[in-house]
Amino acid sequence: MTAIDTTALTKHYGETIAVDSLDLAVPEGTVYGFLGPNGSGKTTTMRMLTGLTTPTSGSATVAGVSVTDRDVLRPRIGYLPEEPPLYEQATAYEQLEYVAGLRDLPQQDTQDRIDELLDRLGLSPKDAATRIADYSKGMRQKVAYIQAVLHSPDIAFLDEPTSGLDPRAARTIRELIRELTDDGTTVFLSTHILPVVEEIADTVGILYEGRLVAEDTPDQLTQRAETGETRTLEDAFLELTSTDPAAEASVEARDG
Ligand SMILES: Nc1ncnc2c1ncn2[C@@H]1O[C@H](COP(=O)(O)OP(=O)(O)OP(=O)(O)O)[C@@H](O)[C@H]1O
Repeated sequence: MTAIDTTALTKHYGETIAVDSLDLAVPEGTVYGFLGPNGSGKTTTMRMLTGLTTPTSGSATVAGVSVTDRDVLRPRIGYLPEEPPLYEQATAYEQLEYVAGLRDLPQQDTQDRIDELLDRLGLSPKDAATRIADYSKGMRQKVAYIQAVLHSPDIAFLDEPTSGLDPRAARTIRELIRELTDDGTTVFLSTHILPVVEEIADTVGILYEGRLVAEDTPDQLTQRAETGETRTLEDAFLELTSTDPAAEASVEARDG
């Protein structure tokens, strides 16, 4: 089944076309790496897919639910935004228990899952009993990640999930994302860290000025790169999102 399905999904902010006629079909249980330069429309797309912003035109379903049907959509999805909402005065335990309560999750199972995720991400019981106001950036990011996936959502939208994390925690997040998909969750992942995408994405979509300019497996996209000594996903990304007319002409000539 298709986990995320969009048809001509479009968002205008006044004169700005943030997302332009986007067609996506993301299969269930896969990781979709959503790439694009700054300002290309990634966050706007995620906000439409999570019901936080209303599309100007077009349509989208997530887990079979229209994104305009927010109350039905909310329990089915998890969202880690760029600036996660956390209560500064709460401890990590209090924050996560609060979220679990909002989502009506079974108490003992959820407590076990919170403890396991905190432990795997290197937050000790002492850390978890400390106020979030006293956390480092990486510690906040860890709590925000747990908060987004605690209810094992059908679809997890993750915006820069490894932001601010040390290499060990970043690796754990990559492992946790893969485990999510093993359990059937679909992950829609936006990041500028291309090696993360190369490692864990099944499919990569590249957005440029609100439009999807390429979609393929990371390997296939890398093969399409014409420049660069080693041909990396970064080479492909730079070519596909270039404003250099010569590069554009070369992409057009190649793709016919
Ligand atoms: N609330 C808003 N009001 C007006 N314009 C907006 C708003 N949100 C986004 N935009 C514009 O829409 C375009 C896409 O922005 P968006 O935040 O979706 O990009 P992005 O790909 O997530 O960028 P980044 O990689 O920098 O996070 C930009 O031109 C931005 O200025």
